[in-house]
Amino acid sequence: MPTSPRISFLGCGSMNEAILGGILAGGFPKDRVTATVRRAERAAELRVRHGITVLAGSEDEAANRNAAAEADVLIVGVKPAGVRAMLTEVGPVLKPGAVVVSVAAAVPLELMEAALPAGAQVIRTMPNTPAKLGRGVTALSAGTAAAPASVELVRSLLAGTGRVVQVPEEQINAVGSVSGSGPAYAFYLAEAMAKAGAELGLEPELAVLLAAETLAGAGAMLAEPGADAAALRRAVTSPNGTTEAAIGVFADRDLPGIIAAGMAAAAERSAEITGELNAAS
Ligand SMILES: NC(=O)C1=CN([C@@H]2O[C@H](COP(=O)(O)OP(=O)(O)OC[C@H]3O[C@@H](n4cnc5c(N)ncnc54)[C@H](OP(=O)(O)O)[C@@H]3O)[C@@H](O)[C@H]2O)C=CC1
Ligand SMILES: O=C(O)[C@@H]1CCC=N1
Repeated sequence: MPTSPRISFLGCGSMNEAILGGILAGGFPKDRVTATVRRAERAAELRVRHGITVLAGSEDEAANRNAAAEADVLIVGVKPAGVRAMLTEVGPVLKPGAVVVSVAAAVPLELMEAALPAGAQVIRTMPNTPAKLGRGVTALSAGTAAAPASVELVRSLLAGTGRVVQVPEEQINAVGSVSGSGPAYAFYLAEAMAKAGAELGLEPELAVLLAAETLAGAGAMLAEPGADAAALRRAVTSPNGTTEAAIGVFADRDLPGIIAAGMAAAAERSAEITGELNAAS
């Protein structure tokens, strides 16, 4: 059997830890994975939780370079404003043939390529945190020097985190608005439903349970092959019944329009952050 590639997670917060969890749960060997963070306490937490090597910048100023130098695949998971500095730091030590993957919103392939040595293989992704459970969806766009075999390698690694789709880079901001930020919309709905349930007289803990289980159950139904959200909704909505009364209020107040406006704001914010990053170069 061929040896697994070495993966280094450069920055390991909410998003990269979710990807790490999904990849390890899929059976990827722990001894082929290194992660870096800034804080020693976060490094200790990740070591205990995942049993991998974690290097903390606060303890070793060469942490990122050491992790990068051994990696076949690097997954950069710092905030957008930190990506250029990270790539500038690790670029000189990359192994020949290494693939640099970014999960950062708003950081263009062009910026990544400019920060790395000429010819570096880069891939920009937009994942989401259900990756932790193998239920994520990741969109990726490949840079100009990324070989098809490298794209396939990254796709196969990310398969442990859920679905993987390839899109033109100009669609990544829209993807982020739907699936990158999307889990937060679902959690927001759960919060709102729980609050409203309590206002209708339920014990707050019971309202939280009902809202969470309902969204989880509905999500599981949506994940079934051939599921159709509108058909599933109609199956709950009896003519002149209670659900119809609720949906009628949502429609009258243009909930779809409110959601569309929020998602447009997310995409616009991505473009704005890209502008800020380009202006800072
Ligand atoms: N959260 C999400 O749902 C999604 C996030 N993304 C993208 O993922 C990226 C990370 O976001 P998120 O995970 O939420 O952020 P977090 O703040 O949770 O994680 C950032 C991580 O980067 C580490 N870090 C920062 N600077 C350095 C450095 N110089 N060297 C090593 N480690 C460093 C932090 O370490 P420490 O903890 O020690 O400070 C932390 O582990 C962003 O670019 C975001 O756009 C994309 C899709 C979804
Ligand atoms: O909020 C953000 O900027 C990141 C990108 C998508 C989800 N979280």
